[in-house]
Amino acid sequence: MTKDKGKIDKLVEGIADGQRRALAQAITLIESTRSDHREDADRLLEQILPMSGKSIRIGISGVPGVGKSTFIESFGMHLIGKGFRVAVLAIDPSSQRTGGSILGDKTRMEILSRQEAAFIRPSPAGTTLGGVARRTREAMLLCEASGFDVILIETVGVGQSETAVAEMVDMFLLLLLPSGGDELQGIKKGIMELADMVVVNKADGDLAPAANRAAAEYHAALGLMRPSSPNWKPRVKKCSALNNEGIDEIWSAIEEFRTKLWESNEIPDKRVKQAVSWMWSEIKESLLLAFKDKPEIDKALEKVESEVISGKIAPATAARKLLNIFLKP
Ligand SMILES: Nc1nc2c(ncn2[C@@H]2O[C@H](COP(=O)(O)OP(=O)(O)OP(=O)(O)O)[C@@H](O)[C@H]2O)c(=O)[nH]1
Repeated sequence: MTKDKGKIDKLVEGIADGQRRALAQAITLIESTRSDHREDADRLLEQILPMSGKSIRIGISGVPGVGKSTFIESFGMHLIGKGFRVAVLAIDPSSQRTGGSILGDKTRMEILSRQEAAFIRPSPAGTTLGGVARRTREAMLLCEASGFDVILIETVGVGQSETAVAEMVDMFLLLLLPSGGDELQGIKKGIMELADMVVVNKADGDLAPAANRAAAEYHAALGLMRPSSPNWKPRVKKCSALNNEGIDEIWSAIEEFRTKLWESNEIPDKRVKQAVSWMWSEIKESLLLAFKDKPEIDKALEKVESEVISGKIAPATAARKLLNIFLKP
């Protein structure tokens, strides 16, 4: 039984009413690792779930310096101009190490962050990518319940966070620099395969010819890949986030994507599959936490690990040994 029924009901009311303070408080609650908070968070999520799901969920990735914040600011302002409410969330598992986060820097998206119709939330800190991703997923549901029409989930273009983002959004956008060839080789094929749209940013001034060449190369590269959807071939677009050029075309393509994939039932199907897979990630994450938290494991871990390091026992044997300790009532 939760201790704070009244408080949760108030938060739900505030969220339904579109109050950003209630939304921010709710996100802080779901980010908490305290077990009594978790109970409250679960209750809150249960109540807001029927109000969620109405937004378009877009993942945005790209290497540092590609212009993610400039793009999100320009794109977000464009959407607000069209009457939409825009929420920006982030997944940055490195925020733990650097002590900051990709959205923690106040100078990023300065104009967007001042808009009543925008909500920007930095990446939660977390020990694992799974933990960070879970809290971002839940924050996304809260933003939807609060009436945001477009949810942008930003991630740095390195490591495995793209996969985590792709697993929680309807559409994945990859921002690239106006340099083909070498860079194309440097981008992991797997990441290109996740993209529903590739956007070559900085297509302006001296960089415009290079952007054209890069766009043609990416177009050719995507043509060689098998599209993951029968109803959508990944597109290549160019833009200048700095000069607000090409942004409307990108939004039109996103709208086309949304219409096609809703009509063909692909987005609803994808969300159902994602929900089941979130459940499994949650199980894995929680089991691992419970495992590491168990005092008996804590006691045995160092010894068993050193036995693996010295080659005294096989890793699988060590794992079984520890699991037996964990499972012992
Ligand atoms: N010429 C040009 N420069 C741009 C454009 N978009 C961003 N930039 C510049 O590229 C640099 C990086 O932009 P950011 O938006 O900070 O890039 P980011 O990918 O968010 O980088 P991090 O904040 O480090 O993750 C800045 O100096 C921007 O002014 C563009 O469309 N054209």
